[in-house]
Amino acid sequence: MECHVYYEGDDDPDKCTARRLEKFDKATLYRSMGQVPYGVVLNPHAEQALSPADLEEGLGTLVALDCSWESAEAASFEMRGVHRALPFLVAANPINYGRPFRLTTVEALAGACCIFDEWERAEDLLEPFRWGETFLTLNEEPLRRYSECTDSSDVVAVQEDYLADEE
Ligand SMILES: C[S@@+](CC[C@H](N)C(=O)[O-])C[C@H]1O[C@@H](n2cnc3c(N)ncnc32)[C@H](O)[C@@H]1O
Repeated sequence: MECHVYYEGDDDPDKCTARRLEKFDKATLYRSMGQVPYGVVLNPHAEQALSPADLEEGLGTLVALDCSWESAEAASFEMRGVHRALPFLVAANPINYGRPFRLTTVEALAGACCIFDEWERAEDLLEPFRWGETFLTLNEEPLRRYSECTDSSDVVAVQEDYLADEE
């Protein structure tokens, strides 16, 4: 699974997970939107939830936008591709630990790999982060269930179980 990131560069560079991915040669960063390849764009504002059915359409390529959450508004996601939101998953990073949907770039890419049944790639992406393994442990059951779904509506139905537990 190829991982590409449009890097906005407006977040704390010391805590930026995309920069760390680049440092360990696990993802390619772009400073220009036009250079970002076509793929499945991980966009929290997208109408449709990511499902295994998107693997083919995204041509084996994942794209994320690394920016601060303040600037991650819908208009910032102008990359070419199939835009999808991740279903209910909780963050393991120290800034948003336990918070659903608000994932770091590496958590979003790794979560998508798991949904596409690419578990080893997810482990590989998370390996440089001390809390990386925790992301997979915390989300083990939902990730397995999402990866067994056929399409987006199945994923949304599974997600309902976790949203109901949150209430
Ligand atoms: C807003 S940036 C924050 C990055 C953070 N500065 C870091 O160091 O990782 C996180 C990116 O991960 C992806 N992402 C995070 N949560 C997501 C979700 N629930 N659905 C889809 N994509 C998500 C998006 O591409 C989003 O822009």
